[in-house]
Amino acid sequence: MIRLRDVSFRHEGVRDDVREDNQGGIALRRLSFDVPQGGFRWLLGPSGAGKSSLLRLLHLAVRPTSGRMEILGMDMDQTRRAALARLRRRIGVVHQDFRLLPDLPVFDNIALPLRLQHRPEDEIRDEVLSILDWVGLRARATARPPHLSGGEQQRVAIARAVIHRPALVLADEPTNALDDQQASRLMELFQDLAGLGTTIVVATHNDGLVRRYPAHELELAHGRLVRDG
Ligand SMILES: Nc1ncnc2c1ncn2[C@@H]1O[C@H](COP(=O)(O)OP(=O)(O)OP(=O)(O)O)[C@@H](O)[C@H]1O
Repeated sequence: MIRLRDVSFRHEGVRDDVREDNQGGIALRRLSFDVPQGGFRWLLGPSGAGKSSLLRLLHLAVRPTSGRMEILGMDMDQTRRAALARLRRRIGVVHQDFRLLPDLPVFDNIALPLRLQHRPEDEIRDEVLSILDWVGLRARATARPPHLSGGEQQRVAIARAVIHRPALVLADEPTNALDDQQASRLMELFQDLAGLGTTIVVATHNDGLVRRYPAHELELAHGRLVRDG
């Protein structure tokens, strides 16, 4: 499902001599790990350890500088641009900063992945209304994201990430704007999805949540994998 072998990633255009951390722009160093289909992984590590960089790689937003990476059975070395775009549609992402479309109502933000799949509108309506109920935002369906609280925006981002039942879900700090009860419900959703075969990687600083929901951990420090277990 996910397979990395000696994968390194260097941010482009970063000169060694202007780096404060002396890492020469290298965000990830020789990572090797596997995540099976339906596997759940916590992605841990201090700020700057490389968690967001790794999620961007797994989301195929950037390519490894070196090493081999296989996502959803596709080898990144051999996958062409058009196939990459199709592959990305099978991945759901919750960005740290949500990245909702500010001019579209909540309903249409969440419907986006289904519209990209050209699903019939009546089916889209049912699916979106049902997930709006689940995230407790049906009453906000016509609101635009800038008028929502941070927690509401995060719940919209979560709904959009999972509505099309992606094969892989990547979430960057998906609970930072949620209260404890909402975070627990999200964890239950992730557990259900993993049970249905979705692979899930969640970057977090929420130690309490990790303790409450113990699972396999990938821990990064200075761009290296220091724990896989
Ligand atoms: N676009 C970029 N250009 C250059 N360097 C970057 C860029 N994004 C991140 N970095 C650097 O890459 C390293 C890893 O950053 P990354 O954002 O992946 O860490 P993180 O573990 O997600 O941190 P946080 O928990 O604060 O979000 C850091 O040294 C960071 O400064």
